[in-house]
Amino acid sequence: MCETDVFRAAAEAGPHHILKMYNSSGSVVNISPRLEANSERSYYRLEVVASDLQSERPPLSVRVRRTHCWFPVSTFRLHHLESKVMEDMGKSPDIMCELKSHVESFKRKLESVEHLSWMGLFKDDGDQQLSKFSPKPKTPQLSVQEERQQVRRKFLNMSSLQVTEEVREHLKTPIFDNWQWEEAEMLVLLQVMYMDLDFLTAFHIELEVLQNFLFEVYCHYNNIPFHNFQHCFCVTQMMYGLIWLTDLRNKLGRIDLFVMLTSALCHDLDHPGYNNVYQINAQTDLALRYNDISPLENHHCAVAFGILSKPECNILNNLTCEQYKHIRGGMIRCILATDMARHNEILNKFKLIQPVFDFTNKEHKEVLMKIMVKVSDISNEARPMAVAEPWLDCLLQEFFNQSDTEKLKGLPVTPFMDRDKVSKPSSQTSFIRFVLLPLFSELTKLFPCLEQHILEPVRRALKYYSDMERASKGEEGATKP
Ligand SMILES: Nc1nc2c(ncn2[C@@H]2O[C@@H]3COP(=O)(O)O[C@H]3[C@H]2O)c(=O)[nH]1
Ligand SMILES: [Zn+2]
Repeated sequence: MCETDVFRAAAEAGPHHILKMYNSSGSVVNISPRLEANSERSYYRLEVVASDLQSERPPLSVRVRRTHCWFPVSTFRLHHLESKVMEDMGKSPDIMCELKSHVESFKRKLESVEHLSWMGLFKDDGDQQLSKFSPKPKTPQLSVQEERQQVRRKFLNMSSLQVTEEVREHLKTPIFDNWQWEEAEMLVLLQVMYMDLDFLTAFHIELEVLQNFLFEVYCHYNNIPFHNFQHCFCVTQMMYGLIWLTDLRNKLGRIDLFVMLTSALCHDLDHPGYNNVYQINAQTDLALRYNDISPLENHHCAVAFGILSKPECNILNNLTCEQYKHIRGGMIRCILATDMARHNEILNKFKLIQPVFDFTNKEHKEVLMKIMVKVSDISNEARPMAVAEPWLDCLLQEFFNQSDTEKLKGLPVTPFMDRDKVSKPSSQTSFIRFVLLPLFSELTKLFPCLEQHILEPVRRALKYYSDMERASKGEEGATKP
């Protein structure tokens, strides 16, 4: 494809479509004058990831990512092209006018943040193709308030766009790469999840109320290394994926699916970045308020219902009393179940009922719902390595932050958070062996189809970190005199 084709393609897409551009290894690239030069071998490709609901004309082509177009970047610089247009204007006005209009149209796209920021996924060819995105730094010049308002504006602007079928399908899998999406985009995807599970119709939720609710949830996650809005998104997306993969839509009532998804969304609201042990040892306000009983989880849940108490955010507003009680009770149970101090208690209950599991048994269903939220909560290692590994870095950052504070304040130091005692591989091999594998295997017994989706990647991760641990021990041994 020559360069004009690309401009033409972008211009033809019109303002109603959101485009992303990828390099030949599948990573998203920003369309900017600093774009690296490429060749026919290392092509770029443009892809439509979402379209305006009102747009009549189909975008580029729905399968545009299969149209591998490459274009020389030296001529991809708009100012250069523009000056060329001006220079050549007199010679062949028709072609140049057409070109100029393409440039103008494309420039509008470049200038609108949303178009640039929609970064892609479609990493269905295995780990190799996954780009190593890591947590993005915040825009330093904006205050928290301004940043939130910007996210809100972007979210509302994008919320009427028709997210493509491919994105929707990808959203249902554990290989979804959260690092490629920014906050406003995640809010759109969360909205898609609520819509695609038919919650709006089933529970008479107005779209505007759902949007206000999702935005408030976003505002109530703190800017901390791990327990932030991205974590909330990942847990909710994993829950959404599990619901589809296990066909739970045909096994549980819609109201229970609603409880599970909303619990996942709210399960770490206003997490301060210091765990329950710290809260109790430091005698924080939360520990005092909740008498040392799961202070964080009680708080997350209370914040969730605080948000829901605002009429403009109350997605439970049009429910019957009975439905409201069911949802509130379910959410409280599911969110409180995420306290890892209760891990064995809940897993053992599930182990007992799993062989005779009955989807019509209320008690069985309640345990399963807790297990599903717990699995989603600690499911990073079920994701491709390139997605999971940055999460471990974030977690260790939060752990080390806590243990440093504990040392400073003279509080007992939590051993698995101590930077002098744990390393990346040691932390992960233990966690996978003693927590993830036992939990994930038990759920896989009930849903054998999950073997490939959550168990196999976790086994691969165990091998990866065991190798890393051996290698680092070998190095240690080699450097010892
Ligand atoms: N070592 C390790 N711990 C994890 C991982 N994912 C979750 N956890 C822990 O599991 C806990 C689940 O509840 P929290 O969110 O309180 O804190 C989480 C972490 O302490 C992981 O990938 N590795
Ligand atoms: Zn969590």
